[in-house]
Parts: sequence; C-alpha cells; structure tokens
Amino acid sequence: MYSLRKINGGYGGKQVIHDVSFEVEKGQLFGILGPNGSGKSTVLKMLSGLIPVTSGEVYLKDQPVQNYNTKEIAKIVAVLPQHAEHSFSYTVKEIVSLGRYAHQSGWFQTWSEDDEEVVQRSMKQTGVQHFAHKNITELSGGERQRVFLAQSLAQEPEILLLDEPTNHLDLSYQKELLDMLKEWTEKKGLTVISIFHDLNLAGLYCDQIVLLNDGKIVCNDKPNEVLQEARIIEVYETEVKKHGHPKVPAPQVVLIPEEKWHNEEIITPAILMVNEEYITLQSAQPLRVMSSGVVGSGIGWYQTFVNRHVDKSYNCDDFYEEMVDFLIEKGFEPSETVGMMTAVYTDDVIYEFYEMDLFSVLIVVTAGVGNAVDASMASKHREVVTPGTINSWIFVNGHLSEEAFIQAMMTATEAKAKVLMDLEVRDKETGTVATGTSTDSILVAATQSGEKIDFAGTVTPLGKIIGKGIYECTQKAIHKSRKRKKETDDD
Ligand SMILES: Nc1ncnc2c1ncn2[C@@H]1O[C@H](COP(=O)(O)OP(=O)(O)OP(=O)(O)O)[C@@H](O)[C@H]1O
Repeated sequence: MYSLRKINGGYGGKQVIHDVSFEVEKGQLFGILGPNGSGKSTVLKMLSGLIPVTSGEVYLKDQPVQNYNTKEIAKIVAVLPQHAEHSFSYTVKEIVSLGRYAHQSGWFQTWSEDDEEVVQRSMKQTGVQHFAHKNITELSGGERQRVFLAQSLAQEPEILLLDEPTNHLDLSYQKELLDMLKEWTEKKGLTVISIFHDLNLAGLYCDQIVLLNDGKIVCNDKPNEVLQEARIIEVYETEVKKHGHPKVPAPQVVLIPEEKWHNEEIITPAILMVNEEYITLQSAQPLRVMSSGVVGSGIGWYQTFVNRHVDKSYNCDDFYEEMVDFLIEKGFEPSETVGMMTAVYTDDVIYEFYEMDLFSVLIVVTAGVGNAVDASMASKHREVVTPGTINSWIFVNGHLSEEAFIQAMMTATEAKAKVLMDLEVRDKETGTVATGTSTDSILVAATQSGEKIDFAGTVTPLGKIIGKGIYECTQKAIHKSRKRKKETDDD
C-alpha cells in the first residue's frame, strides 16, 4: 500500500528525517512509535504528501505520491491529525460531511443519497450521531476526537493515517476505537498507519511497529520484538519492565517509578496468628506473591494470608464466592488477601523460621493426607474435591526474580513429595505411594527487598532452605494431624 524508500527531509534547511524506509501492507494496523520529537508526525505528513521529501521516494499504491493531486490522495488516504482544527463554528454533521468532499464532482456539487448514508454510518460507528446537530465547540475533547474520526471515515479511505487517535479518549473509547480499527483492517482490508504514545496499546493492537529515534529507524518488526525491554529503556531513556499481557499474547511495558519499592519489613513467626477458625499472617506492606489460593491466585501483591479451617464435609458449588464472603465477614479485604482452605485443625499448623546471611525464610504448613494422591496415577481417580489438603506457605525476606518464584514452587513440591514417600503415605485408591493430596495449595511471597535472588532450584542457597524447610515442616505437620486423627478415632 505504502512504501517509503530512504526518505530524508524536514523543515526549512533542518533535516529531521534520515534515510527512513519501510513498507506497509494492505490490511495492516501499522504503528509508529518513538519519543517526543523523534519525527513521527513528520513521517506521517510525508506519507500524506503534506510536506515534501528532500530525497528518497514515497510510493502510494505503486505510484510516487507526487503523481497524485490532492483530491486523488483524499480518495485513498484520510488523515486524522493530532490536534484537529475546529476554529469555525460547524455542527457535528457538517464537519463529518466535509469528509465527502473528495467524492463530489463537477462545479455544482450535489449531495447524494450515498453521501448521506456514508455520513450517517460514520457518525454511528463513532457514536457521535446523538449530537449530530450540536455545535462542535460544545463538545468535550474526546467527543471532538470522535467527530474528526467520523469525518475521516466518511471519506471512505483505503488508508487511514492517525496521529495519536486515542488522545483525549477515555479507556472504553480507546478500546472501542482500536477494536473497531482492528476489525476494519481484518475484515474490510482497511490499512491503518497510526502514531502511538501508549506502548501498551501499540503492543496490543499493531501487526507491525516501526520505532523511531532522532529521525531514524531503530527497529521495524512485530510488537514483541520492537518492545524489548532493553530497547525501550535505551530509546526512551527511562526504566521499564516488559511482561506478557495476562489474557492475550501481547507484550506490555510498565514504568518503574524513580522511588522504587522499598520494604524494610521482615516477615517472622511473630506476626503469625492462629485461632480456631483460621491461620493468618498480615504484613505491614504488600508482598509479591505467586499462589494457587482459592482467593488471590496467580501473581500479584498481597498483604493478608489466610488459611481457613473448614469442616471435612465442606462442599460448596461456588467456593470462591463463599470464601470472599467469609473474608469480608472476618474483616479482611479480599482484593489484598490470598485465601486457602483446609480441613486440618489450625492448631496443627507447623512453622519454622530459617535465617541466612542474605535472606530469611518463614515456612508455614498445614498437612492433612486423607485425600493423598499419587500424581502419576491421578487419572485413575474420580473427580472429588474435598478439603483434605497440604497447604504450604513460603515467605522470603528477599528479592526474588520470576524464575526464583517458579523454582521455589518446584523445590517445595519436590520436598513435599519426598515427605510422603518417606512416611509411606499411600494413595487409598491405587495403593501406591502418594505425592501430594488432591487439593494442595501453595504460596510463595517475597518482600522484594535486599539483594536480588535469581534462582531457587535445589542447588541454590534459597532452594536448599526451602527444600529443607518444607520437608521438616510437612513431616511434622503430617505427624501432628495423624496423631490427632488417631486420638479422635480412639475416642
Ligand atoms: N513545523 C515545524 N517547523 C520546524 N520544525 C519542526 C516543525 N514540526 C516539527 N519540527 C521539528 O521536527 C522534529 C520532529 O518533530 P515531529 O513533530 O515529527 O516529532 P514527533 O515524533 O511527532 O513528536 P511528538 O511525540 O512530540 O509529537 C522536532 O525536532 C521538531 O521540533
């Protein structure tokens, strides 16, 4: 659709764009990114022929852009500038109707049914039809932005050039607009070339991104490649962290504030509280957590950790909702809490604190093995979910990498399985040695202060402590709950 071949140019004698080349295919949503003043708007103006290039070529549909006159370009390309002009007092419909200019012919231009239909449709698509007869000056920034987008659509272009189209738009309109553009590129073959300041929106929606810096191309690739952490840090000269979007396979970039996370708190057994209903630990500051809790599962920041005792017969269809209600009733904030359940009596909790030079670890375990399962034989089991569970909490006073979180879970799981093996806990259904129970839960929480701990595999200092700690605590916890069971059975 568009081809830029080694273009150079700028304003007056000042060269702003240096040897920029890229190709945009039909149906692409193509992003242009770069810091302020990197030349994004200038490239966009060169694409529409608004400013000439001093050398190089801009090809539009296989023809040099200068071969087209303004009206011919307007039939193919619609431009939505960053600050759309609205100095005249027009109604919304009049402004949108101006988009039909390129489609009218002859000295006596007539307004056709087709023009009316396109204008109505464009207003509808952008949600401005309700204020069609209002004056543009009476609208908010976001509403005006949508009116000018409607004007661009009324042009029925093959290519849309957008300079920060989500500027002024609230979250839902940002999503709506970009969903709409994406759909048009995919279903109608519209080509969209858009400047973005928001790297995450570009990461979510673009098929291809060109990243500019000082008027030159730094990278022209798929979003995941362009938004590499090191590249963004270098080009934008600011600290960021790249991570995957939680729902869709798109890269996301978050800013790291200058005042970084600083947590002086040390998690020790002193803040662990046990009553008949639950075991809880409340930290003064949020901890970075990876967990499989009923509430607060996944990766996040949490301050409260609850292991709640429920009766063996506990069976609730919506255990998440039920658990949330329980937390609220007990005065805990569900959005800040990781919540687990166990049929084990809270008194039978075992915890141990391990202090090392660079870090310390608090391990808290409750272990009931009534539902013990040999994972390798799990397919032979019926699906029954009852709360007879080994719940393992690992609090690390240290700064863990993402790898270390995952390895901590692996190390803990291996150590737990070894306890069951050594104690010869059997899977009742298969008679083989169990490796866990059917509803085990785990959490690893870290203060994220102090020196970074990159790994927590079994050969690392942290892995060694987790392996030892989980083994010791789980073993004692099983002994304790078995002893109680024996006593109650004897009674
Ligand atoms: N009309 C102009 N006359 C002279 N210089 C200009 C003009 N417009 C832009 N420039 C200069 O050209 C360079 C690139 O500007 P451009 O507007 O293309 O950057 P941008 O990447 O779009 O920036 P922003 O993110 O701030 O919108 C800047 O140094 C700017 O000062």
